[in-house]
Amino acid sequence: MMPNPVDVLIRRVDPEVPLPAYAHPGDAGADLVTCEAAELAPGERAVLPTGVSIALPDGYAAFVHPRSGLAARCGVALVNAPGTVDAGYRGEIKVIVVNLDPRESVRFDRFDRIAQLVVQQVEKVRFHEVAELPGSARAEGGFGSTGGHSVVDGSTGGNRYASAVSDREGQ
Ligand SMILES: O=c1ccn([C@H]2C[C@H](O)[C@@H](COP(=O)(O)OP(=O)(O)OP(=O)(O)O)O2)c(=O)[nH]1
Ligand SMILES: [Mg+2]
Repeated sequence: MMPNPVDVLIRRVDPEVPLPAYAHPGDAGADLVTCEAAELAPGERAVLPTGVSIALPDGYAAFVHPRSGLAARCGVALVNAPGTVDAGYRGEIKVIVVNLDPRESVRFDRFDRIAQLVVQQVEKVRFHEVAELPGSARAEGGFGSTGGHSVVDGSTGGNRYASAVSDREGQ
């Protein structure tokens, strides 16, 4: 059974804009459109208006995620992915797109779907400063400390952090 949806107030900044919609019942993201047509040259970015603003309940945030089809077909990414829409934000939601294709321009028409909005509950934490943190199995290992793909020349390359960690472990 599907859980009850969370009610979110939405306002059309552009009176003609289609509201964000889930393409399928189980989808996590509701598609956002651009209200402005745009053409991006290779490497170019733009801040595109979605024509909507929302009022999220306290304890929620909305995240602007890329669409994988646009990424795979055209090399379109979001510069700040995922963009964070705070519960208190009442401005128009915008999408910061970049064309990462090295050769082809990409064109968006008005009301093309360019991103998707994922609404989630978020925890608020209180930070308690301490001199020492409790130990853990991972400790300070990160940035590839468990192995993984190698860089082109097969060494740790310019990853000074990984080298520093393995140096310490070798002592
Ligand atoms: O992709 C995005 C990311 C953010 N926002 C809006 C909603 C968010 O609440 C506000 C601020 O975003 P963020 O905190 O990421 O940006 P900032 O550079 O820290 O700005 P501020 O100083 O206003 O917090 O901008 C968008 O419309 N689209
Ligand atoms: Mg901020």
